[in-house]
Amino acid sequence: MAERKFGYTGVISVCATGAVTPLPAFPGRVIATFSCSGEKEVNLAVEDAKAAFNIWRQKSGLERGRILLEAARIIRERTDEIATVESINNGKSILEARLDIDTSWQCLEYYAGLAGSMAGEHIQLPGGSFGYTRREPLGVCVGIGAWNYPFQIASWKSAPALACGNAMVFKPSPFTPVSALLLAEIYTEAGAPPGLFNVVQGGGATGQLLCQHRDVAKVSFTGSVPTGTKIMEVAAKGIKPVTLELGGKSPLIIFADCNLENAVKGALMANFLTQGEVCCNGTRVFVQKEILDKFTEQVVQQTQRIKIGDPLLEGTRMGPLINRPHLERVLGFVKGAKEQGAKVLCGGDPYVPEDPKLKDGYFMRPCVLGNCRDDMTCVKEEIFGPVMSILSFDTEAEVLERANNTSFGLAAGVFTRDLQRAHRVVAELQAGVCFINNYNVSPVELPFGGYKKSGFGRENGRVTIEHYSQLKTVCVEMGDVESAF
Ligand SMILES: NC(=O)C1=CN([C@@H]2O[C@H](COP(=O)(O)OP(=O)(O)OC[C@H]3O[C@@H](n4cnc5c(N)ncnc54)[C@H](O)[C@@H]3O)[C@@H](O)[C@H]2O)C=CC1
Ligand SMILES: NCCCC(=O)O
Repeated sequence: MAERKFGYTGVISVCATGAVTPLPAFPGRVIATFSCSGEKEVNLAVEDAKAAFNIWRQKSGLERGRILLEAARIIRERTDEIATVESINNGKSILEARLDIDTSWQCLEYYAGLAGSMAGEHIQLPGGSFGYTRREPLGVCVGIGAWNYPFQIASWKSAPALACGNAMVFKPSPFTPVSALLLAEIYTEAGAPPGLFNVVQGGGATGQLLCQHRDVAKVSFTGSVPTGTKIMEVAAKGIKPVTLELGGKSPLIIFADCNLENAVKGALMANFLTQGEVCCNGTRVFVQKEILDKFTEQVVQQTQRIKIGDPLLEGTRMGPLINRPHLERVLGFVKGAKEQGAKVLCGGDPYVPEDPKLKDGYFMRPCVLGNCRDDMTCVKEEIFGPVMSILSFDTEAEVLERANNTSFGLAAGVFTRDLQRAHRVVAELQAGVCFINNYNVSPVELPFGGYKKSGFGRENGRVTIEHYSQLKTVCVEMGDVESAF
């Protein structure tokens, strides 16, 4: 049994299919202790999932959809309870946690709807012969999650996987081990065969065991670029398909003709959700020179108003960061930015709430950096914390070149009233997800995923069906065999 310290509060004791024991919840305390799954537990989880897969794959899409729909209904009914667990798990505000749970049940509902309509093609051939294609599941898929959207990531991976007839073994981040277990319970309660969605706990070693398991057909990973690289290497050895949802350093471009009020709101949405720990955040905020001062003044004003504190309180808009080392890393980026000539316009320092029970929490004040240049570390590297860098620009051509000058390509945004310009600009942006006049909204109907080092494959939307299924071609001869021999 390993003991780990987690960002906010307490729960857990877990094995292959995971039992949970809650502990008291206060920031900075241990939220859980659990055993890391080793080879034995990983094998057990995959075995169970294989058995469940053999039942599940024989069900019609409509039958699978019905069970997913029931799971969606249960999640929706238990939104407040799951959101509370998620807020404790990660530290995000209860308001945001509820939105995450909404996008989770919506995802299950969406793929429940698609499950019954998955179909192949019928292709006419000469002489009455014909062919057809069948869309078949891959088998046991592995999902590996990051700590910033624990329940949402588990849902976004499992819903399309299960809709296509696969089973899934899921490993949450060891920093947020709790909420994925609720999802496992809910799938079972909804009627999924036991083991169809199996949870194992642990860190990199457990993840690696899963990825290299010979009975695992696919890996879907959300996390950092270095880990994604390792996973791709392991998967390559087994010729396994991977979906990689990796990091980002996305640009948000604010043109002078924008609706300023919306652009300011958009910049906050792009930077401060979930304590800034969001892969698709638009952390490089390019502002056209004519409105730089006005925009900056309003962004700083609104950032200073963000209420930091106990994430379970309704009024809180920003909770603690995930853990002490991460908080220190983020504060280190702010320090480095100052040394390189950036100006801290607000925040960027530790925050100690008045409530004594929160004094050990990993809180910081959200930060806006001015005087930024493209060559600064804070502008080049993913910080994964509440730090916005403001850069100014003159022309569309110039900002496009600078926006694309990164090895990441997850997301991008543009604020302008000129719709022709908006579409022209997004067509040139090297990013998998582009927002026009908004930022960080996540409708499950739209595919989500990156270009360049931000990964490949997609989550959500119809296209994800292709990432969790394979096509079988069947060629049918209606005449005699014309042999070449
Ligand atoms: N594109 C996207 O959708 C998202 C990307 N991210 C990225 O994730 C990063 C932050 O999340 P972290 O959890 O710190 O990332 P991480 O890469 O350290 O860990 C992610 C997961 O991989 C597991 N893992 C670590 N080593 C492994 C290995 N060798 N084999 C298999 N699994 C392994 C971890 O235990 C964890 O569950 C940021 O870079 C962020 O941008 C985070 C959320 C969403
Ligand atoms: N709801 C947005 C997902 C982004 C992320 O997982 O970081």
